Amino acid sequence: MLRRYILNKTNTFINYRYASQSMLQSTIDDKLGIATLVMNKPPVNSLNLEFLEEIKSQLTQFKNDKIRGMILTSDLQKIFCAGLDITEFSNPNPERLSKICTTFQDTWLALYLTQFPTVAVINGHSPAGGCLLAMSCDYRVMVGPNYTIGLNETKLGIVAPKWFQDCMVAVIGQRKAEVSLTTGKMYTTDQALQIGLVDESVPDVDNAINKGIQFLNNFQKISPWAYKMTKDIRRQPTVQWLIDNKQKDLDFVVKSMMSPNVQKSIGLYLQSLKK
Ligand SMILES: CCCCCCCCCCC/C=C/C(=O)SCCNC(=O)CCNC(=O)[C@H](O)C(C)(C)COP(=O)(O)OP(=O)(O)OC[C@H]1O[C@@H](n2cnc3c(N)ncnc32)[C@H](O)[C@@H]1OP(=O)(O)O
Repeated sequence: MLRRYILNKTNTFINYRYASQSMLQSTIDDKLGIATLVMNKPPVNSLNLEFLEEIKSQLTQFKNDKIRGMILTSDLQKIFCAGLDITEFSNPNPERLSKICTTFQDTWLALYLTQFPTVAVINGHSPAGGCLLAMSCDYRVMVGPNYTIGLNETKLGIVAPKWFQDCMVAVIGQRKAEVSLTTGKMYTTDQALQIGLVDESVPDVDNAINKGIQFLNNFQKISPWAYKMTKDIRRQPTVQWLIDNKQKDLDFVVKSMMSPNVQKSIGLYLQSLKK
């Protein structure tokens, strides 16, 4: 549905290709140089290893395509992205868990530091890893009023890695992030706008895409080099810890995920989701 809307809107796409298995659809508007990356992994766009690898490789492709901006959104009704695939947490295979963790670290770094401006059009719920994807973009437009967004990890009995937390601090500030993270709070669209977790709230997805394009149009007269240097300087403090501590982060995730207490919490959370 969303795909059709975007195509109808511009009619100028030179490139409309499906990534493997169609979990991701990418389009590039030739005239504007704007790419749209649409997540389409029913039922909830949960991030497993294969999906993360696709996102990472599409970001590399966009870099090679030298696009001028990107919109990240979802083709699913009511869900932007439900975060990491929780079934991967339950009795995990340590090798696969390590691979997912490393791929997620790299995907985040690639998204957070893109050389082009990015907008998340949040057209559905966006907990945990979904919220992280949105926060990593340069600008967030959220459809309201009925969706929710936030880092809810404590509600699952797990700990958001330091780089998730630092990313939130960079968006909403230390105090609000601390309360938000420790309570695992999910914010409605209006609340998210109020605390600065999103930049705009709009009633429907058409408006959201328009707002996203408007934001990206700001960069038509900005040198890509000046944009990228400025972004790197701003974002370097947030990424440096992970760049220097990838192994430490991985060890922490694997160790905590394998602990009996965490496994028990995850089992209970999964059961509550099924209900
Ligand atoms: C992955 C390995 C580890 C790598 C290490 C990386 C670093 C560690 C990171 C630790 C931090 C964790 C980050 C996370 O992202 S944890 C994920 C947190 N996500 C959630 O809590 C979302 C839970 N889901 C919901 O709240 C709702 O489902 C949602 C609001 C998204 C949608 O509600 P709706 O009512 O529309 O749909 P259902 O609830 O009925 O769900 C439909 C089916 O989808 C299943 N589901 C939902 N979310 C997930 C998910 N995140 N992973 C897997 N499966 C999910 C749900 O169970 C339903 O399944 P069934 O139809 O089979 O019942």
